[in-house]
Amino acid sequence: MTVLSTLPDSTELLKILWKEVSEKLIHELGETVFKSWLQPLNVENLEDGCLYLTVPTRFVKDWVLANYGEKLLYHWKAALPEVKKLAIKVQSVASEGLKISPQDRFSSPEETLDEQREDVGAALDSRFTFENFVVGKPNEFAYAAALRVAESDAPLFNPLFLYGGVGLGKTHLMHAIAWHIKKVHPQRKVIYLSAEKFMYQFIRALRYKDTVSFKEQFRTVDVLMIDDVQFIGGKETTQEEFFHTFNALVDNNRQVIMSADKSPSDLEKMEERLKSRLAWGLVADIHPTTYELRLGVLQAKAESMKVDVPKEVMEFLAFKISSNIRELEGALNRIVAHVTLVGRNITLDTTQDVLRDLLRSNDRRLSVEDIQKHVCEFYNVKMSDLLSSRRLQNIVRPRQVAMYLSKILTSKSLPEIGRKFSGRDHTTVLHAVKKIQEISAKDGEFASDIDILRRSLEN
Ligand SMILES: Nc1ncnc2c1ncn2[C@@H]1O[C@H](COP(=O)(O)OP(=O)(O)OP(=O)(O)O)[C@@H](O)[C@H]1O
Repeated sequence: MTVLSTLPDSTELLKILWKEVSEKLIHELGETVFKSWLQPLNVENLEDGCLYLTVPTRFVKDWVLANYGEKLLYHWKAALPEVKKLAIKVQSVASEGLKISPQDRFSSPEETLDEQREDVGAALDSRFTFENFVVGKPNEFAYAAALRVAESDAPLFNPLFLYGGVGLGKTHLMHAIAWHIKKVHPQRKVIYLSAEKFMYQFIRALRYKDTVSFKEQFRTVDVLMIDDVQFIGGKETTQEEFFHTFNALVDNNRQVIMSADKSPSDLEKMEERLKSRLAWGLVADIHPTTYELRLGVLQAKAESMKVDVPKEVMEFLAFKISSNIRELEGALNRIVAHVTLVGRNITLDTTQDVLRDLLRSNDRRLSVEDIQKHVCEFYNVKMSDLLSSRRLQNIVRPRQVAMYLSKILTSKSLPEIGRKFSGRDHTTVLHAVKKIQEISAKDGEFASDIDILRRSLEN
């Protein structure tokens, strides 16, 4: 029996919850993606654990299911645990006037998404596996630690504490551990949930005087994973309960895995004894992304979406969208959606057009130093070499490119630019500008590299 069936006006409640879920989705996917794809959804009703939604067109339905289905289910479950699966149907004009039961309208099994979770935990995103995680310098340590914990039979590092900035893959790694353990040891009880949900369940248990079964649920698991632990900062009673749950599990040799946006010692409004406990096992951080990692993620994602994205577009995106991986994925989704809708190929021009707002927010005022850094990353040369007097061809050319771009993209004069390149004379800069123009006119591939660099730096 669902809770909703006992409420006087469940449609009203679903509407309120949809607002709550929408806010989470906007936060995660950005306003533009939300408006384009998810806002058109209509919440119809909830029956036997299935939440029925309608959309205006088949295209939107397919797109939402393929790209946001799991996220949608995940947040609906967090807002209302009674939701077990979703069903999406195209709202045809004819069906509006007819009295058709939801089951009739949503009969196709491939249109539903089933939950995959333990009783008290949250749903796991099926895309968040180790196989789908792209490893690079910034996350290799956290990845290796997560894999070791997932593969070991007894707790190795307890707890494993993963931390890093927004959208860098903490949740992805936690889900990957859970999937792996569930696959290899299906009998093990693995619970994944956010700290917010832990608190919510704890408060509910207090309210219904049911703390015994709350403790029982959490203290009998083999692996407990709590995401976004920073959330319980300042929530003293929850911290207290969390501390005891944590100790009980560790004392019983059960694995605890946690994530947060900061290291244990930097967590705010957290009891000292809890902070020190959190740092007991292995603390692994995920660093901000590098260009190579961003490019790797884009390639993997495009491949999984089975879309052909030109190399220069990927390189451009990897250069421009440096905030986090969530935004990078969102950008690629937007471009793919756009070109699918208008039926055109993906080009640098369409990319710039479609992502105008996003690109602007990733822009900064451009300095010669920014250009030098970008050029070094692009050609894989060291900054010290770029600024040196070495005359090796593989250093001279990037240096000239950096000078050329500094001239066309900043308002600096030739002597000013020369000074930024270890005090070179303005004639050297002028020579570089002419040289790059000359080579670009003859060599198409070189010209295209310059174009990518220029676009990725431009405001
Ligand atoms: N290394 C990676 N390879 C592939 N995808 C990644 C990688 N890192 C992050 N992602 C993707 O980026 C998105 C955001 O990642 P995730 O939700 O794990 O971030 P988070 O660090 O938990 O962020 P938050 O602090 O906001 O909770 C997800 O879709 C995830 O699959």
